[in-house]
This record gives sequence, C-alpha cells and structure tokens, in this order.
Amino acid sequence: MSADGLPEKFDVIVHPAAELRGELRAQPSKNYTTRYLLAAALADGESRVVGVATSEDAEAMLRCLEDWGAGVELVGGDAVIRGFGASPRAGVTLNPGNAGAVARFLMGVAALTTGTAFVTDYPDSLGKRPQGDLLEALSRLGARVQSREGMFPLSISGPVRGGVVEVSAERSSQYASALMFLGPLLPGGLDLRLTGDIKSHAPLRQTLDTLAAFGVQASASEDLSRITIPGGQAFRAGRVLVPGDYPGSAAILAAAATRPGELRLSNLREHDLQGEREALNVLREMGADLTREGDTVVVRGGRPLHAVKRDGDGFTDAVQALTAAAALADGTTTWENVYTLRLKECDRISDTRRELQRLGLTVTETQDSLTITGTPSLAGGVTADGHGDHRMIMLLTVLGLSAQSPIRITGAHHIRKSYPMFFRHLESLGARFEYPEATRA
Ligand SMILES: O=C(O)C1=C[C@@H](OP(=O)(O)O)[C@@H](O)[C@H](O)C1
Ligand SMILES: C=C(OP(=O)(O)O)C(=O)O
Repeated sequence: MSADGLPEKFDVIVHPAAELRGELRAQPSKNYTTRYLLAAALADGESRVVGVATSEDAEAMLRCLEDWGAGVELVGGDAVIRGFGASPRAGVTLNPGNAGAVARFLMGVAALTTGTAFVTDYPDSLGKRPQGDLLEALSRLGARVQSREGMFPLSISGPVRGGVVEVSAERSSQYASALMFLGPLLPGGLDLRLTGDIKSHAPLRQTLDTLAAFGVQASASEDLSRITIPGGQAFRAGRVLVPGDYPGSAAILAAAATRPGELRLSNLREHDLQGEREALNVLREMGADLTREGDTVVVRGGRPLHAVKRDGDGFTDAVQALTAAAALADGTTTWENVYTLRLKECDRISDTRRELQRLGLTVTETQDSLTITGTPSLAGGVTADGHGDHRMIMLLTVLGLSAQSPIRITGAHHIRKSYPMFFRHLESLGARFEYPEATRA
C-alpha cells in the first residue's frame, strides 16, 4: 500500500458524479518542488524546503540528489537538504524515473562532475523523450556526452568552463532551465542564447525566480532569448516555501466546473509564475462561474460551458484538464501552438485524440494543434488507455465524472507522477471510484 492507501498498480473505474461539493487545499507545486530541492542541493549548508510535493517526481529528485551526496531528511511535510554545493559526487548512475524536468535539470548539473550516468526504468516514456538539444549544448561547452541517439540511457562528463552557448528552446524549456542551474557554478558563467521559437516561457521564469530565491544573480531579455548568468557564484542555503500546484489543480477545477455543486480550493496564490494559472481564465472564458477570494478559488459548477480557441503553450500542463472541459462544452475548441505536447509522457495530441474518439467525441489534430467538438451527453461505458500519463488520467477521470456510464482507465496508478491524492481529493468532494487490479503496467 502507498500513502494514498491504494494498491501498487491499479486501474480506476470512474462513476458518474451527481455533484462535487466541498473544500480542498491545492497540493504543493511539482515544478517548484523540483527546482527548490535542486537549488538547495547546489547550496553549501542546510536548506529547508517547506511543504514539498510527495509525488514520484519529487521522490525521483530526492533520490538522485541523495545519490549525488546530498543529505536528505523529511521532517513533517518539509525536506531538509544538506547541499553538496558545486561538487556532486562523480561516477554515480542516476535514475530520475519518469520525471522529464528532473532528468533534464540533473543532466545540466552533471557537467559539474567528471562523469554521471543516467538510466530510466520508463524506457517507453522518458526513454523516448528527446534530450539531444541539451546534450548538444553541453557538448559545445566542452562536456563529453554519450547517448542512445539523443535519448536515455546517457552519460555526461565535465568539467566545463562556461561562456556563450546556444540552446534550442523549441521542443522544451527544460534544456535552458538545466543550463541555468549549472551556469552560476561555472567559473565563466553562462551567456545563454535560446534559439528557435521559444516554448514554455513560464517555467523559464520559474527557474529565474528560483535562482533569485537562492541568492543567485541572473538577468534575462524581455523575450527570454538571452539569459546571462555570471560565473563563480554560490547558491545560498535558506528556507523556501513551495506554493500550491496550478497544473494539478486545473483538473480539479475542470471537474468542479463540469458538475453541479460548489468547490473551494485554497492555497492557490494569485501572483504566481506558473503558466497554468491561466486555466482559471480559460474556464471563465468558457462560461464557468469561478471567483477568487484571496488564495482560494471558488467554483460553482454545472453552468453550461462553451468552446474557446486559445494558444495553449502558456499553460502546457493544463491543456489536458481543459480538454476535458472542452469535451463537455458546446461547440468546437482548438488549442493552438501545442506541438510540445507530443514530447511529454505520451503524445498528448495523437493519444488524446484516440482516447476521446473511443469515447465517441469528434477530435482532429494537426502537427501543433488539437481540436475537440464537445458533447452535452457523453455515453461512457468504455475502457480508456491512460497511456501511463498522469495528465491523460486526469483528463479521462474528469470525463468519467460526467459520463452516463462508468469509464475504466488503465494504469491509473501513474497519477502518482504528480498528484498521488488526486482520486482521494475527488472522493472527498463526492466522487466514487473503484480501484481494480491494473490491466496496464
Ligand atoms: O520546467 C518545468 O518544470 C516544466 C516545464 C514544462 O515542460 P516543457 O518546457 O518541455 O514544455 C512542463 O510541461 C513540465 O511539466 C515541467
Ligand atoms: C510533462 C510533465 O512533466 P515532465 O516534463 O517533468 O516529465 C507534466 O508534469 O505534465
């Protein structure tokens, strides 16, 4: 049994919910947890990361940092980290599980060592995601890199001096973020030139924010195409507080907006750099009754929703949650500029189209867009593939709550990548689930 009280591997059967009603506290942010833990390890001395996420991705980061020589102690909901500063242990093999951001950030920092190997026990997910753009930038800086055609397993050996380097930001912002963690600890710093059509600006700003929180100087051009990090700096140990998680909360908010009832979701600060904060505005634009009282978001659900057309790149990790709302809305919604969704835990464009079509919806795709025609009455009564992707599982769960007959989602334990308490949170609002043995690994 895991902390969520659910079996190690399970499918979920989602029953239709007459209403969702109650109060929840948003879980800690995945993307701030990973950043703060890494920055704390890069500092000399002891830091306290208050209220860390307890997801598989957070565990993956903690495990790898420990393997590199950091002291890790979990005290209540906090992580107390004794950092290794600029000297992670060499000759270590790290396994970041299925955590893309964790993997990439650690790959950047690996250039501080005289050799770090990376493996994953998710060859069909993280093992298929591209790492070449980051490996290329590292090798241009003088690191020795080896990989399986730009993918895991791979190895990186430093040391590197720093200087000017180009990195493509077209497929993922995580490559540039990785170099931003490395830069301050290099003698020559890093003058990063982000090339291509820069995607996911919001996480880049979260990385800048994290550097500042740990006393690291960095400056960036308005469009983020140039990021300058002076060398010879140190991360300053301290105490940081992890804010609430907008991407996971977007799924809870979509569920609340599409069922009758009322949800009060706290711990979502208004001024936050997480791009998925925009999910609130998108739901409002669709017609949801969604208001804010300080850090609490209030949704009065069951209002008719209508389609929207939006550039989804600003809220990449909420697109699937919002796709659930779109599938239950009147009209045809398009998410544009979402090519990078193809490079996540699954192909979130084609795989989403396939699963929604299985549910009887009309969905089309282009290379970089997804279009969904909503239906007021979803039949359900099918088994859908969770594709080992937490965000796909969230999307299908939200749909199951509104379907006429239950929906079974395979491999639903993969929810734990970012949101282990997802089903438990929805149960506390009145949803009903069954957790049969998994039919997918
Ligand atoms: O920097 C981060 O923490 C993340 C950046 C985003 O990835 P891309 O930059 O690849 O879009 C996001 O999808 C991911 O969940 C987390
Ligand atoms: C894509 C995601 O994460 P990562 O890239 O860190 O694996 C996500 O959380 O939806």
